[in-house]
Amino acid sequence: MDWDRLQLSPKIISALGRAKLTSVREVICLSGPDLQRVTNLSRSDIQQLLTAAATACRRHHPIPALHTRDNWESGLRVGVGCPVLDELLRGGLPVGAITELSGESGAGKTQLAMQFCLSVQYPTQYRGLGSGAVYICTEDSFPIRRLQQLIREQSHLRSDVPQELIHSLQFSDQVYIEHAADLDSLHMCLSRRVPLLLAQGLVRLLVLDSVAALFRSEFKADDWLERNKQLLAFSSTLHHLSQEFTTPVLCINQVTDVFNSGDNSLGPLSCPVSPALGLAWANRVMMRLMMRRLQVTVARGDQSSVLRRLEIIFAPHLPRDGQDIAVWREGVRGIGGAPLAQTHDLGFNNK
Ligand SMILES: Nc1ncnc2c1ncn2[C@@H]1O[C@H](COP(=O)(O)OP(=O)(O)OP(=O)(O)O)[C@@H](O)[C@H]1O
Repeated sequence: MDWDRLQLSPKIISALGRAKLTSVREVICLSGPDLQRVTNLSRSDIQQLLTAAATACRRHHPIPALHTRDNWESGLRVGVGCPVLDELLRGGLPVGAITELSGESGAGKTQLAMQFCLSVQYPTQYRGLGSGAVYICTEDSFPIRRLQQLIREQSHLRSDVPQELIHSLQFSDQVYIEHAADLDSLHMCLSRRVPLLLAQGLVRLLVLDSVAALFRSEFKADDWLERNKQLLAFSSTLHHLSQEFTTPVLCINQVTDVFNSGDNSLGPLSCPVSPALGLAWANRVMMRLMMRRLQVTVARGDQSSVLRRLEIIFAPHLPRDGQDIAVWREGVRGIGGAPLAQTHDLGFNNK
């Protein structure tokens, strides 16, 4: 390999020679710490080397995410149904793109996902898309009773929508629930049933809860290559669906512990967890959101909720930002306006 073509410093080139690394392929197959060990280069030199190697592998110039589709710029979004959170997300979930929502167990991911399944049913002037949602469960059964409660409480959540409109919508008839316990059934669902629902205009939102479960359970640690191949094929299917049918795709993800939280650019700042499935998956996601529980409980009337934080980790159209939220009977809301009574969280879940 002619390392000069990569515009590397002489120090890096001679370190590569000493380490007997002769191709870009060999370089990108090694992790940062392994490269550091075999070359004795500093962390910033390794970063420079990896960036140059990745650039050399790229066949086409990258297309800025904001230019990928006209419909992205059309501004169509599915709102949360809470003005504070809609402002944070500049309208909500964008169509034609994959949004990931990750967080530890009990963070409230399913609550927010179900709320989107109801919001999408409103007409566009109320930040919906006038259609239903398909919700694919890969682990737990769908919390149907909680969905029914959210439906009953819609008029409390959506004070911006005329009551007659809320009562005229048949919310539960427009949420299609699928269960996929393994990758084969997920593939069948995404290649047959979901396109049919989308093509018939019955749904305009796809939720997958959760994406990590199948890829974590079906592959062992040394099957990483096969796992990444399947992950890329699966994410391409999601992209294709989201773009062909101008549909937002919301993927719920789990988290893994981070040992070096100083280098957690793909997760929340100073947080010991990071979304699961690594870079191969992160690169397929347009917008990454994260939810986490804080050690405080807030009260409102006869209800209390553990305080949470919803953070934007990355998105091409949004700054890195966050908002404190709570889960109430009517759904997930941002904490804004009137102050709420606060107590320290004793670790109980608030139903
Ligand atoms: N009826 C309700 N009223 C108020 N809060 C509720 C209600 N039902 C659930 N919650 C809150 O939502 C939390 C569960 O949230 P959710 O099921 O969305 O978690 P999750 O992030 O999806 O977790 P997992 O990854 O384990 O599925 C409960 O701990 C509780 O705090």
